[in-house]
Amino acid sequence: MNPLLEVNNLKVYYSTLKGEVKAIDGVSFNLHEGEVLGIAGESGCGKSTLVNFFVFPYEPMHYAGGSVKLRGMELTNLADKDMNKILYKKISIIPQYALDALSPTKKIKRIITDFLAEHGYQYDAKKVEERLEMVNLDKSVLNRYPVELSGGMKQRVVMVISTLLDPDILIADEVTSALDVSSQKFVIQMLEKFMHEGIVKSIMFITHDISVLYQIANRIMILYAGHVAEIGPTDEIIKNPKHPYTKALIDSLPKMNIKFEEQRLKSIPGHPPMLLNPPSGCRFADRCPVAIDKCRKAVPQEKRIGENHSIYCWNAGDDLND
Ligand SMILES: Nc1ncnc2c1ncn2[C@@H]1O[C@H](COP(=O)(O)OP(=O)(O)OP(=O)(O)O)[C@@H](O)[C@H]1O
Repeated sequence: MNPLLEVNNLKVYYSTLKGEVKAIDGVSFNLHEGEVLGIAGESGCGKSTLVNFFVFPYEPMHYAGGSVKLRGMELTNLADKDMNKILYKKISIIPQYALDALSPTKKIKRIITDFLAEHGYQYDAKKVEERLEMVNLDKSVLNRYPVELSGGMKQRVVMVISTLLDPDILIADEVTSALDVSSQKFVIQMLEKFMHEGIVKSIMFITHDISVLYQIANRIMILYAGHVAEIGPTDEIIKNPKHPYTKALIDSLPKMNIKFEEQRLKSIPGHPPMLLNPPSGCRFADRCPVAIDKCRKAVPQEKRIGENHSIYCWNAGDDLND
C-alpha cells in the first residue's frame, strides 16, 4: 500500500542574523495508514521543526530542499491558501503548548465556533458533544472559559478541536510532557480511541521521552541534530537498539522492575552540535563511543538492517549489542 505521507531528503532551515540553522537536514521517512509513528530525540534535535513544517511552514523557518508528499500530492510547493485547505482537514496538530492554545477571553463554544468558521464549517452541536463525550468531558464545558478548566480538561478540549475535521494525520507534539502519569495514560488512550474510531488515520507522536512511545507507537524514528539516526519497529528500537545514539538514549532511561537505587543510568557525555555550523560527517561522531575516521568525513547513508528497520551509522550493525 502507498504511504499516506512520504518524506524524502527534507531540509528545513531557520534564517537568523548569524546564518542558517540547519534544523532538519536530509530527513526521509514514510508514514502509513493505521500506524502511530513515534519521533524521539533530545531537546533541539529538530522534532518540532519537522512537524511544524508540515502545518505551519512560516518564517523564520524555510524550506531548503527535498519532498513531502501527502497521498502523492507534493506539499512543499503549495501556496499558503492551498496549505490552509489541508490544515486540520488532512494534517492536524495538537501543538506543544496545547494548554496555552485556547484564547482566554472566549468561552469554549465560541472558540470551537470560530475555529469551524475559519475552515468553512458551521457549528455542529451533535458532533461537538459526541467528541467531548469521547474524551470524558461534559458538554457544560462549552459554557466555560479556559481559565475555569483544569490543565487536563484544556488538553482534552484542544484534542477535540484538533480532530474535529477528521484529519488523516494527527501530529501530537509533546502532548504528555506537562501531565502526570495517569493523565498521560488517559491522553494516550484517547489518541488510540481516535484511531480505532477512524477519526484519524495515522498519528505522529513527538516526545523526548521514549518510554511513553512504548505504550503507543508502532514504529519509532530517532532524530539527532537534524538527521535520522535510526527508524524501526518500537520493540526493536527499545529492546535492541542498533545506533550508538539510540543505545545511549535507551541507557539513560530508568529500567522497569529495578529499584531506583540499583539503576545504572548513563547520561550521554557532551552536547549536540550547533546547527548553525554542524560538522560535515555524522553529527553524533564527537559523542560516539564507536566513531571511526569516516564518521567525521561523510554523512552516514541509510543501512537497512531488517524489515522496516534502518540505521544511519558507518560503524554500527548486528554486532553492536553483543
Ligand atoms: N525560530 C527559530 N530560529 C532559529 N533557530 C531555531 C528556531 N526554532 C528552533 N530553532 C533551532 O532549531 C533546532 C531544532 O529545534 P526544535 O525546536 O525543532 O527541536 P526539538 O527537538 O523539538 O526540541 P524540544 O524537545 O526542546 O522542543 C535547534 O537548534 C533550535 O535552536
